[in-house]
Amino acid sequence: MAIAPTMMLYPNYPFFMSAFGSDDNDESGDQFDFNISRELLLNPKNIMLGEMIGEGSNSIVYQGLFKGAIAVAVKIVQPSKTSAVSIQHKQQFQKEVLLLSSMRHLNIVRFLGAVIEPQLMIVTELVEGGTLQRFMLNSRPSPLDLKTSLTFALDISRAMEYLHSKGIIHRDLNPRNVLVTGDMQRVMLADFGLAREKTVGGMTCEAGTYRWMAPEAVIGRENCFAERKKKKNSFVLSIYSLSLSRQFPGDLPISYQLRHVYLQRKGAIFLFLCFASNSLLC
Ligand SMILES: Nc1ncnc2c1ncn2[C@@H]1O[C@H](COP(=O)(O)OP(=O)(O)OP(=O)(O)O)[C@@H](O)[C@H]1O
Repeated sequence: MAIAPTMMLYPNYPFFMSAFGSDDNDESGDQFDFNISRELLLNPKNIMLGEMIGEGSNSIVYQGLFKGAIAVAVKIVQPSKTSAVSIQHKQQFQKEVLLLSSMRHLNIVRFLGAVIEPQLMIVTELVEGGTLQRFMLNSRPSPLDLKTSLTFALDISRAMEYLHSKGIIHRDLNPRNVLVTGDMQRVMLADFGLAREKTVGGMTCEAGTYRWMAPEAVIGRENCFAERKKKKNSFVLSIYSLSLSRQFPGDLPISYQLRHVYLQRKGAIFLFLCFASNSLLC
């Protein structure tokens, strides 16, 4: 893994040009006072960045080293200069930091700290096996073996149960947000950018990744369902993918998608997992 101190990355990582100062034209003008405890903040000088390993809708994720010793993943919110990030994304960043820092679980990616200047960074332990989506694609044309599928399904359900016990809703459970450990024995839930703490009667229907959302969420009916139902739906669809190593056919109308799930199920494993998800998450 090629790693260099952050200050040395320039010019290979152009976003650091603006991060460390020369471009003054990208100020968003949005004022936001971060309310993140100092204990959660890291000194960016202790973070060395390496290769890019992932990209989200408004962030880039790099592998890196913390204090020259700990392998980490560093998610940098875009645009790369904190002052250029919109208030909405600053709020989302803060929420993700606060939620991640409150969690400790074997099946949830471990938070190490955050940086708010000169860039917004979230530093977590590096999960070396990549996403579950990539893992399933690599196993094609065969589906994952039964033991692996069940192990991963249980890992996901344990993580969801833990979140539920803390009153947290992930809202974007899908195989791109599930990471496989380097030894391929375990999976961990990541990406809490859309996660929320449950509030009485409070929820929004629109969040999530389309392909994995509950049908009601896609259709967008008001007051239609609890977040728990969405969570269960995403869980069942993730398990569907796990058992068939196949992505859910998201470009079809919802009714066809649901029929597809039930018609294509792989016998006992899918039924068992639906049952398991039902009893774990209902
Ligand atoms: N701790 C980690 N270890 C290894 N890879 C990671 C880690 N965290 C994130 N990644 C990689 O980076 C990608 C993007 O991360 P993440 O989903 O957190 O970003 P995001 O901007 O919130 O994405 P989205 O727009 O999908 O919500 C992941 O799919 C994964 O490939």
